[in-house]
Amino acid sequence: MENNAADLKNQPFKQKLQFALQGLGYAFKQESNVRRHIFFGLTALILFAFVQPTAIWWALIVLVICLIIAAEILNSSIEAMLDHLHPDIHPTVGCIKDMLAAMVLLLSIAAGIIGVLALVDSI
Ligand SMILES: Nc1ncnc2c1ncn2[C@@H]1O[C@H](COP(=O)(O)OP(=O)(O)OP(=O)(O)O)[C@@H](O)[C@H]1O
Repeated sequence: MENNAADLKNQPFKQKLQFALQGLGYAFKQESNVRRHIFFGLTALILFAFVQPTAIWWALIVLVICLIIAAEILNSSIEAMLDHLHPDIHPTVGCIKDMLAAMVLLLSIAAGIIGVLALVDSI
């Protein structure tokens, strides 16, 4: 049994993949925002399957959906770390959480613009 986090580094690829899937599982189970973004992402994919945009629009749509989900996971991870290390209310913690929320907001705006342009261009 390892007692130092450094001992857990450089594991085989299969093990790393398992950790990453475990992380996705935690994010899905514990974070309603991650579930919400996955739901909206899947809804958008079903909608675009009917509209049949070109390959380049598909690439942009899939990229932006994955970026939003990844940003939400990053947001949740940093928030969890902050709450673990500093459970009390503090203006700096509040600022960091607001900036993390801004990251997700910016990507969501970009996704909205890409989605509308893809629809207009494909109908
Ligand atoms: N420890 C803290 N100190 C100061 N302000 C805080 C703290 N925790 C949260 N806040 C404020 O409350 C807001 C919401 O908190 P938090 O991000 O934890 O909620 P949430 O619903 O999990 O948000 P998100 O949708 O980003 O996951 C933050 O953006 C921040 O302004």
